[in-house]
Amino acid sequence: MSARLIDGTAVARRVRDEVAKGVAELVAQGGRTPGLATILVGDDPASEVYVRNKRRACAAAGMRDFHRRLPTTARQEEVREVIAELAADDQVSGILLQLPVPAHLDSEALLDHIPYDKDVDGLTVKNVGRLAQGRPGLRPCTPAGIVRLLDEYEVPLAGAEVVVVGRSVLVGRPMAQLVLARHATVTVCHSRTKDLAEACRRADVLIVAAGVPQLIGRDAVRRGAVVVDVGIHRGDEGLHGDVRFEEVAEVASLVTPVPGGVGPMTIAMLLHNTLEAARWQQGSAAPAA
Ligand SMILES: Nc1nc(=O)c2c([nH]1)NC[C@@H]1CN(c3ccc(C(=O)N[C@@H](CCC(=O)O)C(=O)O)cc3)C=[N+]21
Repeated sequence: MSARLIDGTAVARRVRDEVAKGVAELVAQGGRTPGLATILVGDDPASEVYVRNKRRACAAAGMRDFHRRLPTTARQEEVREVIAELAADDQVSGILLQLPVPAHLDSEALLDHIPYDKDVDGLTVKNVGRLAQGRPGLRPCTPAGIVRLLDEYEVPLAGAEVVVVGRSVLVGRPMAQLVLARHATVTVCHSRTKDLAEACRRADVLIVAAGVPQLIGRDAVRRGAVVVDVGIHRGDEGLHGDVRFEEVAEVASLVTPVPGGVGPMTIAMLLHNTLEAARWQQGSAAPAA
């Protein structure tokens, strides 16, 4: 292996410490303690783990933890009512609807009931539109965390060739927008891309969020490229990403591990967004791009 590791756990710790400091400052100035509300519908075991980790991190940063648990059978109106109640509660700075929700629910319609200034996932039409227009707003946690990681490792984005594999609403699309805002040249690839490896070899920075285990091998990575693996797959021998780590680490200059790369940053940026949301609601300017 010749690549250096991008240590997401270490950077996430730094972000979480910053947030904890920011929370203490806000409270010392007489502000309201920020609070995060997580909503979990159903009993998907992976979602349970993620939500538990988010709640713990939130409490550890000195924020209030509000949690609502609904059964798999919950109806659209019931979830909407829970969101409405949290929306009206000024102790709640951020609302996170854990995805995916059970198939009979319309997640887009539900997300749009979250007030945009409490939308700590950055998934409402309002915040997505603000990002597309290059205006301030709350940004999706995973792509925001990736930009932060690249900044910490001094990976230049202006003028860089960035290739994003995946076009999901949660990661791929906002990722492309965020690096575009940082003046990268962006290519977005997906399942219909004709020659994926060829497209990926353009990349100075390759960001893989396809949700396909081991999709990307060394043939898709230019020597010296920076590779960010957003995938998480639970196998018999632990967690894997979308990238064949051993192979890619031979040619990349920097690479994120799974676990310990992007995942911890997602949670750290959620806390960051919750603090920004609380400040916004208490009269500060909208979170800066
Ligand atoms: N509304 C919504 N917002 C999300 O941000 C959201 C979501 N729904 N649904 C699911 C995905 C996934 N996600 C992760 C968060 C933390 C880790 C994480 O901490 N990963 C650790 C490993 C943790 C483990 O052992 O599973 C790591 O990579 O080191 C991973 C994945 C947030 N998501």
